[in-house]
Amino acid sequence: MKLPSPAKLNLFLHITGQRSDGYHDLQTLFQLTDFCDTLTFDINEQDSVSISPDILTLPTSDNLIFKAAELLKPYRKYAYHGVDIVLEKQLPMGGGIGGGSSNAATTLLALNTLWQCGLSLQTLANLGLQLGADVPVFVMGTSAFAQGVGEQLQPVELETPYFLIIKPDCHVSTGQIFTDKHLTRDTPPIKISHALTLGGRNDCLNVVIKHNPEVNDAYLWLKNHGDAKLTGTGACLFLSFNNQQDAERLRASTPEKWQAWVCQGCNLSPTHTALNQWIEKNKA
Ligand SMILES: C[C@](O)(CO)[C@H](O)COP(=O)(O)OP(=O)(O)OC[C@H]1O[C@@H](n2ccc(N)nc2=O)[C@H](O)[C@@H]1O
Ligand SMILES: Nc1ncnc2c1ncn2[C@@H]1O[C@H](COP(=O)(O)OP(=O)(O)OP(=O)(O)O)[C@@H](O)[C@H]1O
Repeated sequence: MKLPSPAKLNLFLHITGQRSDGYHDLQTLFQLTDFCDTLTFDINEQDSVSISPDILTLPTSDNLIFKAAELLKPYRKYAYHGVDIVLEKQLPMGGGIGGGSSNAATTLLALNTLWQCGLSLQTLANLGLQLGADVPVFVMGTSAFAQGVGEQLQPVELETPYFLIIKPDCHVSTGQIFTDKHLTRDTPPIKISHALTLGGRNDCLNVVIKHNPEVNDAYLWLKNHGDAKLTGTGACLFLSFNNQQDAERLRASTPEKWQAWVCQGCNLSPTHTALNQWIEKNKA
């Protein structure tokens, strides 16, 4: 089973409070995209989970793909079933586009089918939340208005523009941003109708820029070309376009020191589209 594993963009990100466990309450608009990693799953009968090729900076036991598979093991129909997974990585790691969370969600969705676990999407999303705040949106598989830490999801139909995504050459620590004492934590909650019509801002932007001059440079450059935004806690920034050519043109003139991609927003996750096709093809 070969499935895409998409990136998300936070069209805005408001921090509305902090919980007693230290986590922050958010309001955000998640836009799914067609910018994807690819994961291939091959069931084995040795009860083992392998991931290849190795990612040098990431031991297998820390890979969210491995953790997702381990989390699902108790629900397998046959206890001897394992899986060999091949990961073709395209999404930059630690970029605020949710690649790790997306890979975890894709693994939960694939193995729920291949291992015949029979869990509902909501149960998979609840399980996935243990792995990261962004896992549920990828499991549920639609663009969504999110509240809580990102697990209270209301599916939405968004426009599907093209995006230029750029990645300054630095790694932003999500933990560091959320512990900065200057972070805005008291943005008044808005209603979904406001979110969909007027949007909002990214409350993390100023703190991210303060800690990461490379993000500041890239932000200033992108801002010259339109309404530049930060996704999640960065480091990626993005700009939307009505047509692909304009996005490609700006990508071609992006300074070489920054990675740059063009993709399109989508309302249904490419993972779900491909999984549904696989299920249809393998019926009976
Ligand atoms: C900022 C977003 O990208 C928005 O989509 C996500 O909320 C971040 O999700 P994530 O990368 O999956 O984050 P996690 O791995 O769950 O959390 C990393 C660290 O960020 C802080 N954190 C994260 C999410 C949140 N709502 N409040 C927090 O305070 C916590 O210190 C946590 O230890
Ligand atoms: N399969 C994976 N792919 C990418 N990163 C992974 C994976 N498994 C674990 N990680 C770890 O998770 C960290 C965050 O990765 P990810 O790509 O999800 O970051 P992100 O895009 O900033 O996510 P978010 O928007 O959720 O904060 C990485 O730095 C890496 O150490």
